[in-house]
Amino acid sequence: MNVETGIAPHQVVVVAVAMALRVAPPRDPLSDEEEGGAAVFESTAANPGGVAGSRRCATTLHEISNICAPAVAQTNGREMEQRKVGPDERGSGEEDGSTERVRVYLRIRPLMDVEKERGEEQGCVCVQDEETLLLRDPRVSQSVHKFTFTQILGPGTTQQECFDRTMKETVRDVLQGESRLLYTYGVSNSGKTYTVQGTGREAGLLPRALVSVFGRLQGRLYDSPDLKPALREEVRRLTGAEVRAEEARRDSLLKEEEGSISQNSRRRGGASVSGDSGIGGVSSGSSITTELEDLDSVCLDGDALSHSGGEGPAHTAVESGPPCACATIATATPTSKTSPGYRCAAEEAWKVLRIGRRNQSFASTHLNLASSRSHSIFSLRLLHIHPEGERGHSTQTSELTVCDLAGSERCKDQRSGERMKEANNINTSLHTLARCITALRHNQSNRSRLPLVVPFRDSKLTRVLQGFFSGRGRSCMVVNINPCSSTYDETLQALKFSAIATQLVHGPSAKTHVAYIQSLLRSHGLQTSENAREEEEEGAGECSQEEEGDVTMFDPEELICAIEVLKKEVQRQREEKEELEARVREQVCGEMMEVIARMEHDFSETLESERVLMEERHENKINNLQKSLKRFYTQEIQDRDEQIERLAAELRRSAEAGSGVSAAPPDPETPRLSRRQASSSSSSSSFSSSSSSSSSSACFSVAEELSRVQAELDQCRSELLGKTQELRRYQGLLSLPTPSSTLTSTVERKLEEGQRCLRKLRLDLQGMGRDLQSAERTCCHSTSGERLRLTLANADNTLAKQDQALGELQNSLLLVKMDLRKKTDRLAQLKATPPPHAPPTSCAGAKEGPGGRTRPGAPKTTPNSKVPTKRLPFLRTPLCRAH
Ligand SMILES: Nc1ncnc2c1ncn2[C@@H]1O[C@H](COP(=O)(O)OP(=O)(O)OP(=O)(O)O)[C@@H](O)[C@H]1O
Repeated sequence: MNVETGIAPHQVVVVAVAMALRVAPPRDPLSDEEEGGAAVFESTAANPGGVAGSRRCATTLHEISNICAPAVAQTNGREMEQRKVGPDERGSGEEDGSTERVRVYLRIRPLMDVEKERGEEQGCVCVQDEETLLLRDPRVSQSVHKFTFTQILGPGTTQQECFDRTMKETVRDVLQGESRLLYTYGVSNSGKTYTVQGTGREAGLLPRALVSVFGRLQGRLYDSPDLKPALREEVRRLTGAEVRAEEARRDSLLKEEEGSISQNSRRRGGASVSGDSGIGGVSSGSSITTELEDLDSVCLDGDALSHSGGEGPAHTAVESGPPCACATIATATPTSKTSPGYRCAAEEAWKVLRIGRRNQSFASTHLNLASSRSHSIFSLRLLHIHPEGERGHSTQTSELTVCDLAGSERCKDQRSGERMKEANNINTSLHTLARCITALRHNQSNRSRLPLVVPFRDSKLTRVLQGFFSGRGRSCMVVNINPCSSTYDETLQALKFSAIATQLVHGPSAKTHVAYIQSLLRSHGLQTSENAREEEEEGAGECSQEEEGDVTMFDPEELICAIEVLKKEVQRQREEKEELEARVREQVCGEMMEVIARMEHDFSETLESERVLMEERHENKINNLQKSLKRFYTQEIQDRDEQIERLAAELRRSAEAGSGVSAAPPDPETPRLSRRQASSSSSSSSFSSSSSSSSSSACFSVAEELSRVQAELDQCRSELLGKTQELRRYQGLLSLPTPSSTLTSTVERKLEEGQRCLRKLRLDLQGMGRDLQSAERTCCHSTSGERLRLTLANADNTLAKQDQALGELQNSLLLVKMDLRKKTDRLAQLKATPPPHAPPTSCAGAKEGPGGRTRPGAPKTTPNSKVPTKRLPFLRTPLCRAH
């Protein structure tokens, strides 16, 4: 107790929380940074009773944190249990905005032998008294957190004690028409499932609650299948046909469910079954009955409400209170008002419980060998039927929901991917629950501020439980922890969450927000009525927090004013939001433009560097290509020069050889040339793919042209040879004295023909020279063309020389002819004067030379033998070309 202020330290802490809430936006409720966390880490040792402290103090000094409800909520569970209020009283409390806090129990499970052996017992968890727990950090012994609960159930608490302290009152409320939720929360392996469901004869809260409910209802169950809930609070009576249809539908559903579950059981080898929960049964009626009887006997030990006694408080309450009867909505089997009806309804509920348990998914994790991998929710609804005329409402439903939440755990500790995914889902839904509770607490503690949206719709779990947090019923929480030092961090987080839950009060979340309206009116300079002011003052005097009132405390004018103000407020906020949106859009656009400009700049830089790189690459490629082309053409030119030289040499040789030209001797360079030609042909094939294929083909055409010219030259040479031989023959013939003038004229004719042929040959050679010149132009290589021209000039010279020789021959022939004429004249004179010995006139004389000797190799001719008229190929070729 802080003597100076007269306020308990925990009260001061809660005030600090409220202040923090005013300035801080809602944050992760499980993180150290959230509002509760800021309060939790107040160092009360350094400044007991101080309003604010710093984290620095908390780390340097002994860290003792307090979490407790403020003074108004000091009624703990026990006080509430002692203060047994009737339904009327409780109802009115809710109506006028109940201030009763949510009950939060803490259950600590005992350490197991294996955990003790592992050295988990390090005194982390220390129960100070029945309501206060100290949690010490095993790593930093000075760090201590203090939490206060409605009641702490220590490790030695039995299941029956647990039921008595937590569930008994809840069951009573449900039987009296209230809706109640009990849920467990905690780290994995902290004993949540054990608390809710129990094991074997150590039955948990849920089975005990069922036994208690049906025990109290014994003898008061109605035959119900002809009643069906239409809306939440309305029930409709079914016709006979509808009842039969309902029964048929239920039977088929039961069979389907039974089939699917037995299939699942077979598939999983009889292990736990997961799947959709629903109605249906898998166990025989006898086994259900046996279990129920077992449980009844268990409950009998400590529960005076068991059905067998029949004298329990429930029975009394029913008799003394308004006559009511209850039936479970799940009940389909026609029941009577006696024991069979109870048995059927209980069996049905028990069956559903068993199915739910089978459908719950369990798996082995690093923390727990049989860890729940899904939340499990069991709901029991009771329809209360009041005889008509006794009350305003003839029917009323109440609901008991017990929720065994899956344990929070660190995802990264999971070894398998599947477990990690499950842990992630579990944590997400638990986180949503925590966010909802934080938002609810914020709305309750800041009634004059705009309420936060409670994110019930963010998770299926919170959607199902939403009603209990928004005024349809009440919730109660059991926090389970284990005292293991290894799970200290997770335990601390769970306790922090429970600390937030302890500050919740029951009541509808969506109210008229009177305090908010008042603050609005005040802020707009409008006076509230005397009534409202008085109530406000009273409320402020009664409790430190602003309490929710009723709109009836305002005058109608005030309400109209408030509506106007609210309209303006809505308009203002809308404008504010639009402004904000425009600003955000502008900012986003600006940022986007910046990003785009940066990207553009980067792209252009990249483009430029790419361009430079490409240029360099292509320049290199062009250089390489140029070098290769240069090499290739140099080689080509060399080869051509060699070829021309060789041709020139051949021509020279043929010119030197004159008429006796023979086949050119093998050129010593020929092998090298053929080698080169071969390589060039192979290289040309490889080169053909390159861009210089046209040049290569031009070179080849020149080479072909050259070889053609060479062939023609060879032909000319051979024709010249033939001609020379022919001329020689003619010379031989001419040297012989031809007695007849016919012979002379024949020779003359032949000579003329020879001259004509020579002229044609000359023309032909000139044409060939022109061809060579055109080939040279095609080749575009002046050096080799010059040489070719020289060669042709040489060839021309040779031909001119041959021409000259022919001219000389012609002269000689003229002389011969004159000589022959003289001889002919002489012969005629001799004929006229016959000699004593006539000279032989046979043709044999033609074979003899001028000295009368026969010329070797001279053809045997008769004086009358004709010169063959057949044209030689030498003469034909030029003519053909001329055509
Ligand atoms: N009060 C207790 N007394 C004795 N044993 C307990 C108690 N609470 C829990 N246990 C044992 O501790 C083990 C873990 O309990 P349980 O499976 O209920 O944890 P859980 O919180 O439901 O875990 P999870 O969230 O992983 O499902 C079980 O073997 C259970 O029998």
